[in-house]
Parts: sequence; C-alpha cells; structure tokens
Amino acid sequence: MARSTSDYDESDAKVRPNKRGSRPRSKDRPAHLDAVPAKVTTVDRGRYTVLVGDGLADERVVIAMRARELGRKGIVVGDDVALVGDVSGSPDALARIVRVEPRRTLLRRTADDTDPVERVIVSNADQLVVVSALANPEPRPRLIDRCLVAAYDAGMSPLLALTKADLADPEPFLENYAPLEVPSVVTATSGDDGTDGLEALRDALRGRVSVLVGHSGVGKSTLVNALVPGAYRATGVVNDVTGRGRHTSTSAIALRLPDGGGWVIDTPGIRSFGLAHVDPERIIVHFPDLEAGTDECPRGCTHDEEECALDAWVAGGHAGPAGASRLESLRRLLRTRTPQRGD
Ligand SMILES: Nc1nc2c(ncn2[C@@H]2O[C@H](COP(=O)(O)OP(=O)(O)OP(=O)(O)O)[C@@H](O)[C@H]2O)c(=O)[nH]1
Ligand SMILES: [Zn+2]
Repeated sequence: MARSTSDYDESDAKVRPNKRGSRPRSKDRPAHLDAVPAKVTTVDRGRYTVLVGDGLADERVVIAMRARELGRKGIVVGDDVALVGDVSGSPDALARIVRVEPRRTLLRRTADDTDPVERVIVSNADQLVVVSALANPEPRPRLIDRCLVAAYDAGMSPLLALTKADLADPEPFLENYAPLEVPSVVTATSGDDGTDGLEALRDALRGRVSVLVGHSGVGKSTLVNALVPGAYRATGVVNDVTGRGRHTSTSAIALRLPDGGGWVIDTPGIRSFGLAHVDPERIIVHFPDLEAGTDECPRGCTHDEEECALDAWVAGGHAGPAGASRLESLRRLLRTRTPQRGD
C-alpha cells in the first residue's frame, strides 16, 4: 500500500511548548495563534522569502527567519508557513516562521543511491517538469527515468519538456516514453528571439505548481525567462566540447506565471538524482493497470524477479494490448534505483 502524503510530515506541524519558554504574547494566547499564512518562495542562507496574501490587495513579500520553536524541522520552497512578528514587508522588517503546514507533496532526493540522508527539494508542487535537450547536451535517458521515479515517489505528475528541437528530431526519443504515457512538450528557440512550443508549455503549466528540473545547459533558464517576463534567470553558454553548461543557477525559486497562470519553481541544474529512499510500491500505484495484477506476487516482490506475477498477468491480457511494453517500462524505472556507473 502507498503511504499517504500526510506520512511525509515527520515532525508534526503543531508548535510544541518550548522548554526554554518562548514567551507567549498574552497569558492565554500563544503567538502562533495570531500567525499570518504565507508561502515560501526562496531560501538563502537562513533567510526565507515568503509571500503573504497571495493574489489579494495587500499581497506583499516578507523576509523571515525560522523561530526557535520549530526545532530542526526543515523549511523548503513551496512550504505553506505561519508567520509572526513584523509581517509588514517593509524594508528592514524580519518576521518569524513558527509553523510549517502539512505538505501535500514532497520532492526528495538523496545525494547518491547509497546516501541515507534525504534532502527535500520542494514541497506542495503538482507537476515535475523534466527538462532535457534533444542535443547539445545529449539527452541522458537514465537521468530522465530517475526524475520520473522521483516524481511518482513525490506524488507529482511528470511532464517532459524537450528543448533544442531545432538541433534534433524528437520522435525517436519520445518512443521510449510512449508506453509510460508521460505527456511531453517540445520547444526550440527560433531565429526571431522567440521560443517555438512555448504556448503548449504554458497550457501544460496553467493553474498548477510545477517544478522544473534538468541538468545544466539544457535550456531551462531560457524557458523560465520566456515564461516569466522579468525572471532574469542567468543563462549559461554550453561548452561545445563537453556539452556542459556553467552552473549559473544556485537556489530553487518559485516564480509566478503571468495572468494567474500558476507557478513555476526553478531549481539549480542537477547532475544526479539519488533514489535510495524510494519504495517500489510508491511507483507501481501510478500503473493501475499493472498494480491490479500484483495480488499473486510473493511477499516483498520487487516486481522485477522471476516469481513476479505480473508476467502472467500481462500474458493473460489483463493489462490490455500495451501491457507488455508497459511492464517493460515499469521495470526499467524500477531498475533505475540500482546505481550504475555514470548516473
Ligand atoms: N539551439 C538551441 N539552443 C538553445 C535552446 N534553448 C536554449 N539554448 C541555448 O543553450 C544554452 C544553455 O541554456 P540555459 O537556458 O542557460 O540552460 P540551463 O539549463 O538554464 O543551464 P544552467 O543555467 O547552467 O542550469 C544557451 O546558450 C542557450 O542559448 C534551443 O531551443 N535551441
Ligand atoms: Zn511482482
């Protein structure tokens, strides 16, 4: 069974009394009851930029620090938080975050597959946009598969954004993803300084909170700048020899799309996506046609072993005509959890 997303909240969101006694403002009314709701848009060296009153007339950007009563609980971009203190947003004001609300989704990674320490990247996003160039740099299918696994693990839906279609045909590449039914958009910068495919991408992002991931040089900043006027994300220059970009973005940042169109969260270029924390059961729930066939599997089945009941399930036609290629693709994803050289 999949864990519910509420299990993600390792330490619960309530503010517990602090032993050292952070003094309540009045005898009966602890500070966190008067707290103002806000959303974390970026984090920089212990200072959190948060948005108060999203979409309202008194909407404002406030800088905050974490309150002592939060203990060691992490705060990440996308978190819904409660603020106390100076929440005016005036230049020298500093508010305090006293509570992190329960997270709906949580995108996590480990530094590598043997690293037990999970790092939370972003919370409360709906969609993971995996940005890959079709050429310069060459696509890295294993990294893309790992991002898909991370999206499923996070409870997010994936979207492939394939850039630089002016340099290579997307079709052969897209064939690998057809059985997974992952939606995709294809973009290319055009001669007149615009980006082809941008409207399709906007449509796919509208009204949702989407996290963009991709390794350096794939054209992610170029997309963000086209989507969010005034974002001014630094674009790098791909080295013609190594195909690598400079690491020009350093921290995750949430940016609002124009016309109430949703949010994009840009993340620093990634080189790896450690999946040590991922449970196969959290992946297979995204394949309902196959999950139904796991009842006959031995206990603790990896679904990638001889005794797995899915082969018989698919051979019996229970997963439809695409069953065999779906199972093959599912197993390809499950195998990405095993480290290989070059990931
Ligand atoms: N031919 C072509 N080049 C592109 C396209 N999109 C972006 N580029 C170029 O690719 C290079 C890298 O683009 P960036 O937007 O900086 O890539 P990034 O993924 O943000 O990289 P980092 O900032 O290093 O994380 C730049 O020289 C862009 O001009 C495209 O569709 N076609
Ligand atoms: Zn099985």
